[in-house]
Amino acid sequence: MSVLDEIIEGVRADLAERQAQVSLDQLKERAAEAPPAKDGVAALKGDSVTVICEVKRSSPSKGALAAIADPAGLAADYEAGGAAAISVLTERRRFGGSLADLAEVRARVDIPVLRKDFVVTSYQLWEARAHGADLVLLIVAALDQPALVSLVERAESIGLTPLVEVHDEDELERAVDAGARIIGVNARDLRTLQVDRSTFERVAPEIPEGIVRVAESGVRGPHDLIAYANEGADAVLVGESLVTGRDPRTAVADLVAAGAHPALRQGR
Ligand SMILES: O=P(O)(O)OC[C@@H](O)[C@@H](O)c1c[nH]c2ccccc12
Repeated sequence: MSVLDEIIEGVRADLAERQAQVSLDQLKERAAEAPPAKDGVAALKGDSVTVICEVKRSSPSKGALAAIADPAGLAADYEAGGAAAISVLTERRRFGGSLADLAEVRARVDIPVLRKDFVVTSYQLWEARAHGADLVLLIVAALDQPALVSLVERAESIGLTPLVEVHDEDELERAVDAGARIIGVNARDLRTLQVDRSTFERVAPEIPEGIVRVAESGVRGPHDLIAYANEGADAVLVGESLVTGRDPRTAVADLVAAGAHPALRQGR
């Protein structure tokens, strides 16, 4: 079994417990009370390369990264540094996240918030909206095509913007066919956990015009953002280097400044 399959097995077990406790109708009621979803596409696509900053306690490849006692405080630091959106890992077993983290972050920041999890059913979309998410991650490698298509449609219909994650050309074709408006190319192959930054360079040029291009994983600092930007990234998604660094606000500000450099803007 690949790492991705193992993660999804755990996600399904946790999901079954939540579904036994909270009905879909209850979630829908809560979603109706949530603030209206913000436009994820508008937030990520601008003159500059935008930065999505992640709240991530641990990862399957590295184990514990940071305790993050106050996820909303960290998100507020990211926002103050100029983040365009916040990604909140809600997967519990491997990433140490929760829906409570998502709700706390939502309550603190004004920028769009992404629910980062392994979504396999529309119940999780309603959970995302009920806890205030504006965007939701959908991982092509975790879904068959009918499921991907229906989750993209359902997400859009309840106001969530899907960020559809791929890591090769075949998955990209599936994401485009499913109607993705934002596509993330993950440098980390979730089946092997290996990071290969050249994945973006290879796959990004194949992303059709008009779709927002996000480079995910492996950004250690401004030099990696600049490399991804030169390869066509509209946005980068950064986790580990921000949660393990000393000063997240300054680290984000340095990335945002690099993304706004006029030399990059000219090429865009
Ligand atoms: O911590 P990094 O290398 O900066 O990567 C962040 C993000 O791309 C990564 O957490 C991620 C990308 N896609 C995912 C899917 C599930 C869980 C996690 C991820």
